[in-house]
Amino acid sequence: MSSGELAQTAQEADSPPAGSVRLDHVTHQYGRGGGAFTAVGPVDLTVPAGEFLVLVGASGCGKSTLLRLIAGFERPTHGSVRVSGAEPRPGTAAGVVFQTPRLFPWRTVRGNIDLALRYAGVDRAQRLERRAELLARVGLEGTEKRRVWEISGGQQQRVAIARALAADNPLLLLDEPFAALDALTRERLQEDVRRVTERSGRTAVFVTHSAEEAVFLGSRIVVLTRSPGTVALDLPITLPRGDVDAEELRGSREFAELRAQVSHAVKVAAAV
Ligand SMILES: Nc1ncnc2c1ncn2[C@@H]1O[C@H](COP(=O)(O)OP(=O)(O)OP(=O)(O)O)[C@@H](O)[C@H]1O
Repeated sequence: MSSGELAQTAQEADSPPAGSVRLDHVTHQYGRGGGAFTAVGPVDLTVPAGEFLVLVGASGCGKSTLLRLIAGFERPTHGSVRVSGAEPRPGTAAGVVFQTPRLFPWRTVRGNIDLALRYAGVDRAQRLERRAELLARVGLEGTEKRRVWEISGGQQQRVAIARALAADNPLLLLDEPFAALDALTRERLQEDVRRVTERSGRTAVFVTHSAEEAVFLGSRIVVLTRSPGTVALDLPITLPRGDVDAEELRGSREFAELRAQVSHAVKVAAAV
């Protein structure tokens, strides 16, 4: 093997896996000079590929700012953000799901998904199959021809999730995606997201106010202090994953204990 090949092999061995996230001493300020406001930091965080990280904290502590930094929508004032080993570029670093679905309301479900597939470079011949697969994954079979304004808020959010999955991006970022939904729809979508991310092996970073949602979804929970948000608690969640009975899991003693622990940590962190 030539030295060039050796160097390349070493580089490949060292290169971080697709979907991994690394924040090194990240601080973010909005505004400049005397009017600058520090929203987060300093934060050091490494998210290995395949992990489901949930960020929890009081309103205004900087959760969305952290997510926007990972998505590449913002650049850190200090420190560095890396996604799959590179500086994140907006639109390509991750699939993003926001609190409101942000779909094209005059288009059909099919039109919204196809647009995402086209943007992701999926050629025409493969689009039909990919679209059907994505809609099945989020439980929306048979809705292709309906316009966005004709389907419910929960269904719209499912379309947004399918759209974020369309790019086959190894990283999924979700910013309180179920906050505006009723409790039943919210629980169903939590189950969908848990299943979809697990089956596809994607890394997920999910923002929520809810300790219950965090414990159900996360394989790890990070609680942030009040603004400027820093890591107050970094908690691995050891609840069973894979094919679990969601009702049973939510009703278990271990689940209740973790929810109480996270809830308490959020209150303490907000007061620091
Ligand atoms: N574009 C901006 N310009 C100035 N300040 C901002 C901007 N975006 C957010 N902030 C401020 O930064 C802080 C963190 O905001 P961020 O939205 O990240 O918090 P959050 O934890 O996601 O809040 P919430 O849970 O209420 O959505 C807040 O004090 C907010 O007012």
